[in-house]
Amino acid sequence: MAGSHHLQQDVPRFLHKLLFMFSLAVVCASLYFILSGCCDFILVDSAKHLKQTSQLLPLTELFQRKNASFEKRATDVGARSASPVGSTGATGAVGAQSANVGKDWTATRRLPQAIIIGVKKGGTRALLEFLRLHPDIRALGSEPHFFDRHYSRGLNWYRNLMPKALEGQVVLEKTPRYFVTADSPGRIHAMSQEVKLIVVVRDPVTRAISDYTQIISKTPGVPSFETLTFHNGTEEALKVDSLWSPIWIGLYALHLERWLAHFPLEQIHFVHGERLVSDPAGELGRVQDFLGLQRIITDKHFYFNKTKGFPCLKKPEGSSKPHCLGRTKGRPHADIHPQVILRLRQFYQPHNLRFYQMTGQDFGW
Ligand SMILES: Nc1ncnc2c1ncn2[C@@H]1O[C@H](COP(=O)(O)OS(=O)(=O)O)[C@@H](OP(=O)(O)O)[C@H]1O
Repeated sequence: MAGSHHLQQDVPRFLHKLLFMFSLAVVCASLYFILSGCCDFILVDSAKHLKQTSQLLPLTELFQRKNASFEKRATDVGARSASPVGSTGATGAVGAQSANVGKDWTATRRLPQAIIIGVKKGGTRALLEFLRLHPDIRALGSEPHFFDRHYSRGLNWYRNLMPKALEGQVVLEKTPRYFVTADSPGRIHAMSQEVKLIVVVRDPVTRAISDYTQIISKTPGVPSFETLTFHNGTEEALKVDSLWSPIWIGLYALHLERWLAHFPLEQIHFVHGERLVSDPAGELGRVQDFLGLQRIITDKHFYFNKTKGFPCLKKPEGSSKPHCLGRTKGRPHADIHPQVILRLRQFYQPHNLRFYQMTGQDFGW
C-alpha cells in the first residue's frame, strides 16, 4: 500500500525532471545554432573581404600593413606630445618610446635602416613627411641628432627613440646636420655597413640664403648676408668666407668625400631639391626604388597649393584633410643683391662641377 503511494508520487516528479532536461537541451541546441550561425556569417564576411583585398596583396603583407597603420597612428600621437631631443625639426618631438607600448606584439624597435643625412634647408622635412605616407616606412618625426650631438648616450638610447616597426618595414630618421659633421660617417658605419643614406641637395646659393633667412628669423640684429659672406678688410673685397656655416654647408663635394671614405656611392641616394618641389612624385618614386619599396607614393598624393607655392599632401598620414608644411618651410627669402648672388654662383661653380663628377649626376646649378 505504502509502496504504491510512493510510486504515485515519483512518476510526476520524474516526468517533471525529464521535461526540464528536455527544455534545457532545446535551449542549449538553439543557442548553439544561433551562435554558430552568427560566427559563420562573420567568418564568411571577413573571408570575403580578405579575398577581395588579397587579390592585390599577399597575406603577410596585408597583416603587416594593417598593424603598421594602426601602430603609426599611435606613435604619431606620442611623437607630437613628448619632449624634443635637441631637435631643430619643424614638427617633431621624440615620443615614440611610450606610444606603442602594448599595442603590437610583433613590432619591435630597431636601429634605422635608412637615414636622411642632409642637407640643411634642402627639403629634408618635405621628403620625410612625404615618405611617411608609405605603409612600409616607419619614420621618426623629430631629428634625434644622435651621431652629431648625443653619441655618448649609446645605441640603446638611439634605438629606443625609433618607432616600433614590423619585419619588412624600413625604419627611417632625418638629421640634416650629419652630412657636415666630421664624425658622422664613421659612427654611422660603425652602427651599420648596410644603412641606406639619403641626401637632399639644393642649389647651394639658394640654400645659403634659405639658411640665412632662418638665422635672421631666430636672431634679430644679425649682420647682413653680404657682410657675413665676404671677408671684411681683405685685399680682395669679394673673397668668400667659406667657413661661414651657410656657405660651408653648400660645399657638397667636400662633405661627400668624407662619406665616400666609408660608404660606396651606390649606398647614397641624392634627391634633387628643386625637383622635389617641381615633381615630388618623380623624386619620391626614385627614393622608394632606392629603399627597395613598392612605388606606393605617386602623383595622386600631391596637389600644388598656389597660395603656398609648393606641393602639399592631399591626405597626410593619419588625416583626411589636405596639408602643407608649416610657415618656416617655403618662406620668402631675405632680399640679396644680384651681384652678391652672381659672385656666389662663381664661387660654387668648381665645387658643383666636382660634386657632379663624384655623383655622376648634373644637378644644373
Ligand atoms: N612641399 C614643400 N613645402 C615646403 N617646403 C618645401 C617643400 N619641398 C621642398 N621644400 C623646401 O624645404 C626647405 C626647408 O628644408 P628642410 O626641411 O631641409 O629644412 S631644415 O634643414 O629641416 O630646417 C624650404 O626652404 P625655404 O623655401 O627656404 O623655406 C623649401 O624650399
